[in-house]
Amino acid sequence: MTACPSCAKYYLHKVISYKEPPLIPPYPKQEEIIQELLDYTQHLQASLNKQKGKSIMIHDTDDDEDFEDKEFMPSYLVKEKKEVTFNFLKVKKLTATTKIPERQTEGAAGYDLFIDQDIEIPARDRRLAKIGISIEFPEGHYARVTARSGAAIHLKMDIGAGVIDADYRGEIQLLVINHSNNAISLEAGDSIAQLIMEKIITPQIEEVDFLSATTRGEGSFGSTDTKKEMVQWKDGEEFVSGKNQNMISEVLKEFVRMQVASFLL
Ligand SMILES: O=c1ccn([C@H]2C[C@H](O)[C@@H](COP(=O)(O)OP(=O)(O)OP(=O)(O)O)O2)c(=O)[nH]1
Repeated sequence: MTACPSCAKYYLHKVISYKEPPLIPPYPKQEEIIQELLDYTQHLQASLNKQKGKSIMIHDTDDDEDFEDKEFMPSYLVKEKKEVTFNFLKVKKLTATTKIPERQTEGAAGYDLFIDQDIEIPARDRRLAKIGISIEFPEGHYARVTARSGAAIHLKMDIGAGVIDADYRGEIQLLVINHSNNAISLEAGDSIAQLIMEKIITPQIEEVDFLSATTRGEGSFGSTDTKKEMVQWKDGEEFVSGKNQNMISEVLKEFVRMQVASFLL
């Protein structure tokens, strides 16, 4: 049948019926899947409480008879073998008086540490303060102890050193540096420092003769500053700004590299 352009009614009807979206049938397993997911979440929570830092293997091999997670795992999630590791910061109390580190808010990066002794740091001096705990953290991490900003500004102190190795099992101590002209008295339970965990990689060292060229080159200590007073001085005389110096040294280095390469070839 040919549509008549003058017959608007028929034409409209034709367009509407042509564009009508197809009916999408309701997905029959929707509720089943939601229930499976809820069961699985509960199961993971229970495993988490039970395992305390150990790994749980989640995989789909039928020959693994004693794999207890299999029955709880929603079928469409069991695709490949994978390991789920639950990360814990393990804290061992070394005294009865010490306090476990605490994060004060959900988003806090640091765990506040509590001193486990009364200690006085003389003016312009430093002392090691005990916190009565040793720790073990997840693989691939190390920790830093650093000052809490409130203590740093009000007491005019800082925390020095601060790197805690992953294999260290001794008591963590705080190197408290007193920058003020008065002695600082700290009491057991005071919190002046925090512990922050950081991911780390420790690749093998490869000794090389050349490093890749960069725009920065060897520039440092304000080399990118543009203010006039930041221009470098040598023997009382202005010479070249850090940026120009970098460019010149990079060009020279590249030239030497090319000469060496052409000599070798
Ligand atoms: O502020 C700090 C710094 C370090 N340590 C502990 C943990 C760390 O793993 C260990 C060794 O620290 P680091 O490696 O910085 O010191 P080192 O001088 O190189 O000593 P070592 O030869 O024992 O590694 O001392 C602390 O308790 N507090």
